[in-house]
Amino acid sequence: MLAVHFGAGNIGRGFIGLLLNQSGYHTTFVDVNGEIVDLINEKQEYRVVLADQTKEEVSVTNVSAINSMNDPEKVIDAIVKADIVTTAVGPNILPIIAKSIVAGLRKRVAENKKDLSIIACENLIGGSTLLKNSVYEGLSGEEKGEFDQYFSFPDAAVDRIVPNQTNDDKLMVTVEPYYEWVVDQSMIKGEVPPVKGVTFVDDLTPFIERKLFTVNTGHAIAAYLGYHAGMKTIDEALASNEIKADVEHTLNETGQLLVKKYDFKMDEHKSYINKIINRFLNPYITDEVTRVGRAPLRKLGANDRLVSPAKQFSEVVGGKPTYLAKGIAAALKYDVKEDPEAVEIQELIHENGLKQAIYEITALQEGSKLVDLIIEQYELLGNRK
Ligand SMILES: NC(=O)c1ccc[n+]([C@@H]2O[C@H](COP(=O)([O-])OP(=O)(O)OC[C@H]3O[C@@H](n4cnc5c(N)ncnc54)[C@H](O)[C@@H]3O)[C@@H](O)[C@H]2O)c1
Ligand SMILES: O=P(O)(O)OC[C@@H](O)[C@@H](O)[C@H](O)[C@H](O)CO
Repeated sequence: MLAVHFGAGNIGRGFIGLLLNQSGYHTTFVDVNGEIVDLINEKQEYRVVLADQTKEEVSVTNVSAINSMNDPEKVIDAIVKADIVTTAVGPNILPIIAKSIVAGLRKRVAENKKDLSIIACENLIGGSTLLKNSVYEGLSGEEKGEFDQYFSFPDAAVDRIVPNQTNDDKLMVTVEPYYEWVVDQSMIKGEVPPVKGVTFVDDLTPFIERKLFTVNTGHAIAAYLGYHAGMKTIDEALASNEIKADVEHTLNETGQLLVKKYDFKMDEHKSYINKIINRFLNPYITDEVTRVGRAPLRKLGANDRLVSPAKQFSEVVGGKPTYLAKGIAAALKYDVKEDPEAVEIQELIHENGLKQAIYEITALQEGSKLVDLIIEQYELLGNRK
């Protein structure tokens, strides 16, 4: 079996590539990082090491890689032959890789007409659907019909903390032991791809919202408040009682929302929150606040981990989502020079004023009480230490 996986980065090698290998696939990674592509082809294997006291090491074999900048035709041919296509490139890159996916799928329709699932393993709601929309953009009506017949884009939720890697061995990835990969089975045409470790469900929404609004909301709060307090890593941020309490209060807000919306049991959800905070505290992982806080424009988007639960909190639970608003305010103050999205946010605030910038970034409407709450929290936060 052949898997084509876009993005040989942290989660690509450390999670998706590992499970694909353990399920019996040969994985062809597609990436634009020439050094990583060459190393994968040279070594044909890499190590995944668990970040716990065991430091257990697993070897991922049966791998190759294509540099999509140099060999776009090879990518197309790999898609024609693939039994599954997965991605972990970052949400903003999905429209870019859609171009080679569409070329590969067109050739597949012409040559073998075999069913195929294409699964985006990114941190966003409806990631595969977003990829599908990009793929379908340039198709004729007839092509859309053919693609609908053979190709599925099931949405997915993926959870495993894989920090930036600093190993001498450039292919080795250190990962936390915990993982969860949930795929919406109801969106799959034909056979469900046999990937060990994947949970197939009929409705992904509760799973992706629970993950994004707990793991990623909590992570974002720790990163933005940690950065604001002059800290470099997530464990350093959580060593501050004040920031830890802010994370807990925020997850209590998203928890109230999730419990009410999806009928989760409160005590089970509280255990889920505790498990996640313990994952953030894993002493075997050093995770930089600039990795976790990266791309703040995306993270402040209307459907992402901060603004979406804050809006829904007011509508579903009632009352003020004060701690989510504090996190949003801290994200608006995130001014890392090396992060183009952070720079853009600071420019928007500088040029248009805070209120207009919030409307533009979050798509919140004029008159929204949440905007007033964010501004209040922004003033309270003051200057960065
Ligand atoms: N790291 C985590 O803890 C984690 C966990 C769950 C989900 N995710 C999600 O997985 C995705 C990837 O995150 P990551 O941490 O692995 O990032 P990463 O930067 O380590 O990996 C991204 C990879 O994509 C490659 N890439 C960039 N442009 C490309 C293109 N046009 N074609 C092919 N490859 C391209 C990069 O070179 C890089 O190797 C993100 O959506 C992230 O939210 C990450
Ligand atoms: O990948 P991002 O930028 O959406 O979010 C940063 C982290 O919160 C994220 O990568 C987590 O480590 C991951 O989602 C854990 O499953």
